[in-house]
Amino acid sequence: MRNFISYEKSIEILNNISINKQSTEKLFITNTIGRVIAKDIIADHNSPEFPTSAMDGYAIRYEDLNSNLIEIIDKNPAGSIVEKEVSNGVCIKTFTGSLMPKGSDTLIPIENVEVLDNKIKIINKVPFGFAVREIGENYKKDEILIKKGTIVGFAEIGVLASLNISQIEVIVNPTVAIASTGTEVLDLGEVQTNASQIRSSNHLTLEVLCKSNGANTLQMGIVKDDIDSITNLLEMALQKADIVVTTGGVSVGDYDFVQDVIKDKLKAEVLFHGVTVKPGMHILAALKDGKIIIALPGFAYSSTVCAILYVLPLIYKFRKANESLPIVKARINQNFPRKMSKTIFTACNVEYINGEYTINFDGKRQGTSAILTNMLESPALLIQKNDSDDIKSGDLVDILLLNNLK
Ligand SMILES: Nc1nc2c(c(=O)[nH]1)N[C@H]1C(S)=C(S)[C@@H](COP(=O)(O)OP(=O)(O)OC[C@H]3O[C@@H](n4cnc5c(N)ncnc54)[C@H](O)[C@@H]3O)O[C@H]1N2
Ligand code: MOO
Repeated sequence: MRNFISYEKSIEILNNISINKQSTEKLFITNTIGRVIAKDIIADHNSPEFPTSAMDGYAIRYEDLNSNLIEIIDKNPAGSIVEKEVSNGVCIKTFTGSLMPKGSDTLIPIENVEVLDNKIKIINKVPFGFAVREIGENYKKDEILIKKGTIVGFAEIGVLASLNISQIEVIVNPTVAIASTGTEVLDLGEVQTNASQIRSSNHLTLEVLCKSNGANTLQMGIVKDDIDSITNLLEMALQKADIVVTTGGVSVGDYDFVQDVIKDKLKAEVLFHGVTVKPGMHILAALKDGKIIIALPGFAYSSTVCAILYVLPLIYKFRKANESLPIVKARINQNFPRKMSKTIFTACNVEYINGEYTINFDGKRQGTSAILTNMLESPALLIQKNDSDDIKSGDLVDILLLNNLK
């Protein structure tokens, strides 16, 4: 008889696994998108390093603002340095991005002057220091601009480029090996030879889910319900991956061999087998030589939901970037009684309307945990805890946003 534990307990057990491995690698900055920065990025200079013009115009001394005419003594295009200085009664034509010439403190835009031969007449005044970007406006020398643990996005790439940093050290993502078991499941393109065969979706769904949420993936494909084949596949996967995820073969059928292989052949340390969660009650988690095995049920909806609930947090744990599942509050539009004493994850549609998330079940199909199509369009999972009350229309409920998972 298996000992079913609560969803909370199962998550706590996985949270308590200690992960020693954390290596880093150096990559060209644009190849680090989505990766976790391993060291603080500190500015080695001020930006800008000198007062710089923010508009096209004339660099003047503010005290000349009321002068009748100011003589233009030079031109100062961006990228060059002017030798002449601005003093009373004279100005230098200066462009966006040019350094402010010595002696000047204010930029009077082209639109604010009339040009008369080689002189300007100010027709619209500006305040002191107008359109001058001060030293360190963007960042100051020695400032920590990007903290260790940050996930690299487009803004980080831009800031790194402006610091002239071409390569950075990032955390090596964990490797997740994925395999689907089942004599009845066929890979893409495999010829169907009898009516009971179905296409495997799990191994591919899980591959992209893990890949797009911070893991390197190792696709092990499909293995038939055969003890030796499953043993060989798991042994191979354990050599190469940090986390091994399988689907199918963990419940009570005569051909559910994954559990036997993990327990009897690999002699892995079983952390739990059976959780009071819907879907996914037969999930098995085990440790073998420091590697983590997560064996998920075969049903497509079950394996996908459980990969989200169990495998993604493990990936986050390896990356150490404070990532977590996107759980938010939402308003529900119908009564929703709790059907069983389990933590239940039900697919729903989510919209963001007038400042709050709202969920409904329009078009969602009722049936078994085989229904993956309920996760199409703009899906979320309604979360009902095993001791929660029946939900009433208009209640604020917890949901897991699936579209945020990529
Ligand atoms: N007598 C009982 N029968 C079942 C129980 C139970 O407690 N007592 N639990 C049910 C629940 S709940 C689940 S979930 C499934 C889990 O079974 P397994 O993990 O052993 O999975 P399989 O039997 O191998 O497959 C279940 C189902 O999913 C289909 N499948 C399998 N692999 C794939 C794949 N790669 N892609 C798409 N679909 C797949 C498979 O054909 C089966 O229909 O057990 C229930 N039974
Ligand atoms: O526990 Mo199973 O995954 O519901 O269908």
